[in-house]
Amino acid sequence: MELAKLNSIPKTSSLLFQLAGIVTVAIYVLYRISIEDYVLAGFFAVSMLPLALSMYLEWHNKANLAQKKLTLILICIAISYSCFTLGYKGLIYLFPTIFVIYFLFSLKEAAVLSLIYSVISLLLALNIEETFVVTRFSLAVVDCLIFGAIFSHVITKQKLALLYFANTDELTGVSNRKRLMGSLTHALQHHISKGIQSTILLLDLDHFKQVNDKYGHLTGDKVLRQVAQIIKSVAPNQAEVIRYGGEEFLIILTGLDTTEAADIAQQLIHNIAAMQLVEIEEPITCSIGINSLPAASIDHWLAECDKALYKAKLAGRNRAIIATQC
Ligand SMILES: Nc1nc2c(ncn2[C@@H]2O[C@H](COP(=O)(O)OP(=O)(O)OP(=O)(O)O)[C@@H](O)[C@H]2O)c(=O)[nH]1
Repeated sequence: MELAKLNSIPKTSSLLFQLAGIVTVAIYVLYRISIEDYVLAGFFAVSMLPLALSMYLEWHNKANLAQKKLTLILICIAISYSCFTLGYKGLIYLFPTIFVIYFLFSLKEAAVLSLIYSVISLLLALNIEETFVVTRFSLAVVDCLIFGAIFSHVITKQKLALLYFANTDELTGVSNRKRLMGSLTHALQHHISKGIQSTILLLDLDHFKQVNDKYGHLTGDKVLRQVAQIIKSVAPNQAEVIRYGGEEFLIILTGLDTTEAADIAQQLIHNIAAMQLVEIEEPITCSIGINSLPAASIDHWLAECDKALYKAKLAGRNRAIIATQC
C-alpha cells in the first residue's frame, strides 16, 4: 500500500467512527422528538454538537483528543440519564460506549471511567426496572468491561510493537532515520519557544570500509552494534541516538550546550577506541562533528555539523570539531 494511504488510515478511521456516532445520535434524537420526549432529545442533540466540532477539527487536521474525550463524557451522561427514564432501553447503549471509552482513554483511565459510568447507569435503571433485569444487565456489562480492557491492552501492545519496529534500526537497536526530522524539529521549537539549548553530534567511524574489507561484513556489523551500545551508555538518558547512515550516528543532546556536548564527544572517542573485540586487532576510531543551536533551520543545523565532521576527517580523524570553530 502507498505511504500516503497508510498515513491517512488513522484520520479516516477516526472520521468514520465519529460519523457513525453522529448518525446514530441524530436518528435517536429524531426518534425522541417523534415521541415528544423533548428532554432526552435535547440532551442528545447537545452532546452531538461537540461531536460535530470534533469531526470538523479532524477533517482540518486539528484533531483534539481532550475535546473528543469531553464529547464522549457528555454522551455518557446523556445515556446515564436515559437509563433513569427508559431503563433497559438506555442500558443497551452502555455496550458500544464502553468500547469507545477504551479507544479514547488510557487503559487505567478507561477501566475507572467505564466502571463508574456502568455502576451509575445500572443504579439509575433501577428507577423503573426490576432488580433481576438490572442484575442480568450487570453480568453482561461486566463481560463488556473485561473484554474492553483485554481488547485495549492487546491493541496498545500491538501499537507499541509496530511503533518500535517502524522507528528502530534493526542492526543496532537505536532509532532509525524516521525519527530524525521529528526529534530535530522538537528540539528546534523548544529552543525558539523556551530557550532550551540543544546540541547534535554527528559521529562517523574512521576507515570503516577497511574493517569490512579485512574482517568481513559480519564483523563490521558487530562493531556497529557495539558502537551503538557505547553511545547509548555514554549519552545522557534524555539523548536520542539515531543511526544516520551506514557507519554514521547522530546524537541529539537536548538541554546540553557545546561545552557539555564536547565532553561527551571526547568520552565517546575514548570509549570507542578502548572497545575490545576478539576479531579485531587495531583500535576502532571515530570522528565527530558538534553543532549547537541556534540554527536558521534544521537543514542548516545538520549541514554545519556535517561540515565540522568533514573538517575532523580532514584534520586526521579520531577527533571532534565544533562547527563554530571550523
Ligand atoms: N558491516 C556493515 N558495513 C556497513 C553497513 N552500512 C554501511 N557499511 C559500510 O561502511 C563503509 C563506509 O565506507 P566509507 O563511506 O568509504 O567510509 P570509511 O571507510 O569509514 O572512511 P571515512 O569515513 O572517510 O573514515 C562501507 O564499506 C559500507 O559498506 C552495515 O550495516 N554493516
